[in-house]
Amino acid sequence: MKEPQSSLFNKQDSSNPVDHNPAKFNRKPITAATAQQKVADYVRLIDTETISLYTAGGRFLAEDVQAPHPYPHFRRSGMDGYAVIASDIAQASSDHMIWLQVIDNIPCGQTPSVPLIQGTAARIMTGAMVPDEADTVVMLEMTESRQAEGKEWVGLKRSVEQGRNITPIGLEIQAGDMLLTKGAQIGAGEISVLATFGVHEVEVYRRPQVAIFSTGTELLSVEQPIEPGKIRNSNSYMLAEQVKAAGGEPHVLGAIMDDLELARTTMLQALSSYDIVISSGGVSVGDYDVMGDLVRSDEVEMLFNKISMRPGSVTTGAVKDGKLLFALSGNPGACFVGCELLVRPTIRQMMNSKHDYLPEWTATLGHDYHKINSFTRYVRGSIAVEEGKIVAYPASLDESSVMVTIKDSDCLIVIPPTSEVLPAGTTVSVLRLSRS
Ligand SMILES: Nc1nc2c(c(=O)[nH]1)N[C@H]1C(S)=C(S)[C@@H](COP(=O)(O)OP(=O)(O)OC[C@H]3O[C@@H](n4cnc5c(N)ncnc54)[C@H](O)[C@@H]3O)O[C@H]1N2
Ligand code: MOO
Repeated sequence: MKEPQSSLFNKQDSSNPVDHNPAKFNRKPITAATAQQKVADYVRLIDTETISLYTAGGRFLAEDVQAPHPYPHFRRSGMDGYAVIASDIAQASSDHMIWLQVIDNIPCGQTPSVPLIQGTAARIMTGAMVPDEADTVVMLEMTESRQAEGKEWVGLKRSVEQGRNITPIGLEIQAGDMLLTKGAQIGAGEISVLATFGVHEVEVYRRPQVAIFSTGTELLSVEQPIEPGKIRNSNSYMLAEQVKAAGGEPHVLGAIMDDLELARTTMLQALSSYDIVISSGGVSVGDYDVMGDLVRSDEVEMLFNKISMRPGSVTTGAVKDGKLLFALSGNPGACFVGCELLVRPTIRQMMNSKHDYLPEWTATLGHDYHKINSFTRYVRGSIAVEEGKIVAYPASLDESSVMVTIKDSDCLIVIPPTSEVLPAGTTVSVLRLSRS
């Protein structure tokens, strides 16, 4: 093992790890909501960049977009048929067919070439511009056509209500309407709006660059074969996926040994190079829990190192030079929850998202929940809709150390502190995970 190079903590290194500092045992828990607020107080909007519309999916808008013109911006035919003057065909019936002379042919993309007058019609296609004089479009299926005296005629056996099959100017959007506001996440619908109004370059918030490292001498890389007492570093990759889903760009720095100096260098380098830093592991009270020690040093300003929640009671937040560090638990369940409750909102707040926290639903507990605790539990679970009610089922295995049921969960069921079994049928809050 490496000799200590830091005098941060007396006798605090891997070779002589026992730390008798009582500070690590005297942690003051705060609620998850308070921790979220403490973090939010440090969030600053990230800078912006201009990108092509083609690559804007998933990004967050950094500009308000107003309509420069109405939409549609011309009177548009909703059917393939004939543009007519409704009063011309008011008397049409199966006994009294009315014939109009076809004087124009208007495909999509072209403007009418002659004005319609009483007794005439223009053949027109769906999406084409309706002549100013026409007030109705009759579907092709309702018409007959014939040629006579070298002219083309259209016959109708029925009258059609005035205005039918014409989309008026501005039906969807009026000029000057606010279409999208800063912080809107760009999906297919937003891209359609932007494309419609010719916004081919979009100003968006830069994706926060998020460094991820894991601490643990027991950690193997995913490529390595298992060894007695060692496990593969799954948290770094799980966190990278969570960061991506939140809208950030993950940078997996890998795993480091439980060595204070190494953790310190890694943390400081990451804080200087990235927008947010996440670590996993080493935040409890164990002999090798180096991250817990580091955040109590004067290297960073600690915001909290205990949250009254499970899993993730040891979740720690700190700040250095305005940058946030999240030292999450090594236990996969706790690591996952810490990221969803604290890191995800931070990434989204930096991009001005109005949907920063996990959406909350009210549900019915699907079966009894037996674990009692003085802390609020965020129990991974799955949602079902039964007889029109949302029912949330806690996962069969939900310990902090359990990894496998994270993949089966689409919500976190919020179980308030309780000293009794919570029976099935209890109304609970659930936080929806983004996969749901
Ligand atoms: N005496 C006490 N012991 C513990 C306490 C306590 O209050 N007093 N708290 C327990 C709770 S609650 C949790 S949660 C864990 C938190 O431990 P750490 O965050 O310090 O994490 P580690 O000890 O480093 O690791 C815990 C567990 O997770 C595995 N691990 C670590 N990193 C990874 C990774 N990258 N990928 C997959 N798995 C990982 C590690 O091997 C351990 O099994 O502490 C309790 N103990
Ligand atoms: O921090 Mo631990 O995950 O509360 O169980």
